[in-house]
Amino acid sequence: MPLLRNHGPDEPCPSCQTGPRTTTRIRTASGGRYRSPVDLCIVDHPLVAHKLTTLRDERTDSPTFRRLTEELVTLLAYEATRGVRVAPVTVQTPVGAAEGVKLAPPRPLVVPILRAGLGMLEGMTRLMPTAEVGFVGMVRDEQTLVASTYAERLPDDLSGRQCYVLDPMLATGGTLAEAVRFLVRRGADHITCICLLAAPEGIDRITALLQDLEVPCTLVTAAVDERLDERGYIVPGLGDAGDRLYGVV
Ligand SMILES: O=P(O)(O)OC[C@H]1O[C@H](OP(=O)(O)OP(=O)(O)O)[C@H](O)[C@@H]1O
Ligand SMILES: O=c1cc[nH]c(=O)[nH]1
Ligand SMILES: [Mg+2]
Repeated sequence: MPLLRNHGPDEPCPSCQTGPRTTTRIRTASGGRYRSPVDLCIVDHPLVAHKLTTLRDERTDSPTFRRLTEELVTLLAYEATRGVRVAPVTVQTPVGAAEGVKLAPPRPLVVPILRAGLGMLEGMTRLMPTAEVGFVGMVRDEQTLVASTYAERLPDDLSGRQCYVLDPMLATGGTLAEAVRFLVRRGADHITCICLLAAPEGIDRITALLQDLEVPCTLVTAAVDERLDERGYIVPGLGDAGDRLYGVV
């Protein structure tokens, strides 16, 4: 099964304009070029770039970081939900009947990856308040860079559900890959991942996984950075997102 963009495989992405693809060229944050085979949307908007730049700035304090994360996620969510399923309805205005749409059942499921993904939840549900929310707690071992799951609260059956996974950082991709695998095991057949920042290494890992799983999946991000450093941190990145949101543990 091909990897599909939410807005259709033959249409250019209205935000990043990278065109229909399984392989395309995109610009990285520093102006370099990276060849990506993943269904990827880099939201190209001055407000997104502005907020991301302030998030990157090491002088940005925790309260500001939290507020900007929420605002940035709302902007990314606008693109990420372009393919959310709707059903036609008719409503009565004070003047007459109007044809419109409403979100179609079953309700979309938003899944923040604890801890840092929790900082993205409010920004997402502001845009889609009727979504259900499930939780997965994961942490990456900072020595081995292997992710493990320490908590999970999700519906048992995700068949037919559109799932929106929230995690600010896609670094090695170990965490997101594990989360996607988990959702697919529960029956999810359509997954959109929203990340503030992604590294090429993480995108490659998710792409390989998706080709194995054959599940349509879109990755929406504000930027693709250059690389990972020797500790597995995104360069230039923004540091440890969880620590900047909630403090060092
Ligand atoms: O792509 P990866 O190499 O797996 O790294 C990315 C993960 O690392 C961070 O979480 P962390 O493990 O620091 O947990 P936290 O959210 O509790 O800080 C981040 O929020 C991602 O979940
Ligand atoms: O750069 C990174 C990599 C993993 N986790 C983070 O929070 N930041
Ligand atoms: Mg962390």
